[in-house]
Amino acid sequence: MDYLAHLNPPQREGVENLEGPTMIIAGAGSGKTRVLTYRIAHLIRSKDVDPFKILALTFTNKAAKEMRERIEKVVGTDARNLWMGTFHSVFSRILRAESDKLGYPSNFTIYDTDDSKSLIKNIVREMGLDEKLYKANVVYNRISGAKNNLISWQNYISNPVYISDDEQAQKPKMGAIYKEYVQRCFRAGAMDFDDLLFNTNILFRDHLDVLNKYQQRFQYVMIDEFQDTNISQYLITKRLASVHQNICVVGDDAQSIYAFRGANIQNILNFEKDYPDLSVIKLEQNYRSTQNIVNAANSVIVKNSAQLKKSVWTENDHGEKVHLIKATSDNEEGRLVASSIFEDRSNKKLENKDFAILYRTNSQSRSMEEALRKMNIPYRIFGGLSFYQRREIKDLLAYLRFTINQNDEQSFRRIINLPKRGIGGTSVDKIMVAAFENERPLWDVLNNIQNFLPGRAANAVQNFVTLIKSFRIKLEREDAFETASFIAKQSGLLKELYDDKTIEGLNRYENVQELLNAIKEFVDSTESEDKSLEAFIADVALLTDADNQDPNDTNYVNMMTIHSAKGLEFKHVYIVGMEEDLFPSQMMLNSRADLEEERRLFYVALTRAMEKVTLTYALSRYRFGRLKSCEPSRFIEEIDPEFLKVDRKFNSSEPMGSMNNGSSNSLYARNLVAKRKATTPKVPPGKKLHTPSADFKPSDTRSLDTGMRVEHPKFGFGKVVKMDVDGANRKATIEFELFGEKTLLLTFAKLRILED
Ligand SMILES: Nc1ncnc2c1ncn2[C@@H]1O[C@H](COP(=O)(O)OP(=O)(O)OP(=O)(O)O)[C@@H](O)[C@H]1O
Ligand SMILES: [Mg+2]
Repeated sequence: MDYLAHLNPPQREGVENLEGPTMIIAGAGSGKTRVLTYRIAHLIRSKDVDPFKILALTFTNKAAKEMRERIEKVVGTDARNLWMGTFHSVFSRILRAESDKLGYPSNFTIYDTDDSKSLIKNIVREMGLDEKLYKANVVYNRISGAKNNLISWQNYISNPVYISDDEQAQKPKMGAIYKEYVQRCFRAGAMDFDDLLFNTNILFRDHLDVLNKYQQRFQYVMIDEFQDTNISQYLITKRLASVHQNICVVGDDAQSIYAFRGANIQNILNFEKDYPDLSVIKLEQNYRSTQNIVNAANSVIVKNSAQLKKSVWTENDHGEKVHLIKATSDNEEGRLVASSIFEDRSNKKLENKDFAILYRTNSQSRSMEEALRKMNIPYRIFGGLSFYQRREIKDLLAYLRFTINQNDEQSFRRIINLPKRGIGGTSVDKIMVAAFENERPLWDVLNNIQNFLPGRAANAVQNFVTLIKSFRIKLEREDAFETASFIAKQSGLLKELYDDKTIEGLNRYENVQELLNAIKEFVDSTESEDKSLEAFIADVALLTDADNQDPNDTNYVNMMTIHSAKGLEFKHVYIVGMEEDLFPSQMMLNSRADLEEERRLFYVALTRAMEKVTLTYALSRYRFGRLKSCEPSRFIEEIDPEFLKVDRKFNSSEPMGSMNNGSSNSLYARNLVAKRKATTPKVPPGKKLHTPSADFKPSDTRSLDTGMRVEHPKFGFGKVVKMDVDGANRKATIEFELFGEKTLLLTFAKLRILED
């Protein structure tokens, strides 16, 4: 393959200019990753460089895998010897080889976040500290922040600049916990994720012979997504490249989205200082997206004041404008996205994998997942768990299940000591043995626990039994939502998550709220006749069962947070939940700098698309169990209206969608402002929405045909004048007495067929 022919002149310079430091800071989709890929191929094929001497660092494992596959296409299996991967994977490999220098065994364990947090929990308890004050999550994040800024526990204790005075006063033992944590990990022969970088820095700082060996080995160093490296990562690569100086970094300051984790735009600026004879290459042509998408993204990012100057343009077609879909609720938003995917898939001959649904927070996946399932569209959640697989969701569901069935052993095991009640594994084992040996149901044993467990443990179980009984009383008297909310609160689950103010903690809290929202919607929905918790759980059981997807099937709709979409591209991209407080996220907005980071995130989302972007928002959304009206995100308004259009086909089934006029942009803008003031739909002058008849109940529309008379809950009475099948969608054109002719999708329209 003649790879050089597939490059424009500045890209080619990036590939061929191999010696000395190079920096490519360029816009999205301009081929930065392609340059790195071909540069490596060029080194191996044309310059005969041993792949073993090339170090390439990517942001995700997926990116490394893709890059390796592409290089393999050019150079063959030699590509396997490259040192390529994420910072964590590459340096853990080096640490294993050099572990004795740091006093670690070469088979050291890597603690994942959960391991680290439970160790911290134990330490806090053993030190006799207040577990509520020193929450594991918070302590973990402080320690992680310190390590990523290369602050050792010794420095932290002698000069705790890293935390605020307030926090220092409130939590004076933070440094002591840090110390104990580091020492315990060390004794256990374990490193956490941050240690992999921290210890590599120590290794290279204190063992010059080792540093020298790797400096000699890595003749060429490359970093993708350079804008998101932190100080610890930067210093490692700086040390490694200091002999050969063949370092090439590529990135885009406009896509820096990890400031909250310590990524530092300063690295880009430092780079120029650290390497005075730096070649800087500019790439401006975007090859990924249509003109409309590139222009829309540019019109957004110019609003940021903190950015390096660059322009991005493309020779690609104009393509479609950015579509905007309004929904009345989050569930409808899910349905509209699913039907739009369904239709584009057949009309444009696309495959599932050509679509991506991107959202700001994980909890938003729920309504999308449900809609996709209902339409039988396979999907996969990338870089995260499907909503119903998430730990906190399973925890609450286990409580709900156990309240319904007190002999459900799995649920029992999950919740008996959650939150902590001092009932350990031995007690649980004894309970299970007692039930088994006496052939008695679990609940029976629990109710006579004093016969099976000694005093203190028996008391704790007794309290648990009383708690569950109080849940049972609710269950018998109240609907699913009241019962579930009561359980979430009284069990202590909600409070534990609420008290945890870290980002993951907030996410988990939002997820639990989202489950309660789903239950509320279930209760409010006219479709569910039985509104009990039992009925809801029966529904959910079916949903989670559908989760068993075929792992060999790679053709699915991609769902992920915008953060995990970095560097990827898809033909069609849906950015959902475009509402104030959700995106930009209310949780993250403390300053202008935060708003700019949210805007960069929006820029990343827009620039993932090759052919079509669809933005969606809902006018109302259940949040914290209450139906809340939402305002469209300010980011929608920031797109130059020239590149935006309201999607008339997939829009709210709400009749008077005042934004249904896609042709006039100023009208669109005015409507958007009006929408911010009043979220109730506007009705044209002189007309009034129909009030459905008292006995209104939607009919099965499969038998609907021309000539039939129908009642619509909002448009009132009318007559079917035409039936239409478009792809898998059945549509009916109806002449309404008051509102004139309307074409309705029968999947959504609620129609009552009137008998003659
Ligand atoms: N010279 C070129 N000719 C044709 N296609 C190209 C060229 N350069 C890049 N592309 C294609 O354009 C798309 C974007 O390239 P790439 O992913 O390398 O961009 P990027 O700058 O790394 O983007 P991001 O900022 O999102 O990481 C890819 O599909 C790539 O194959
Ligand atoms: Mg890239």
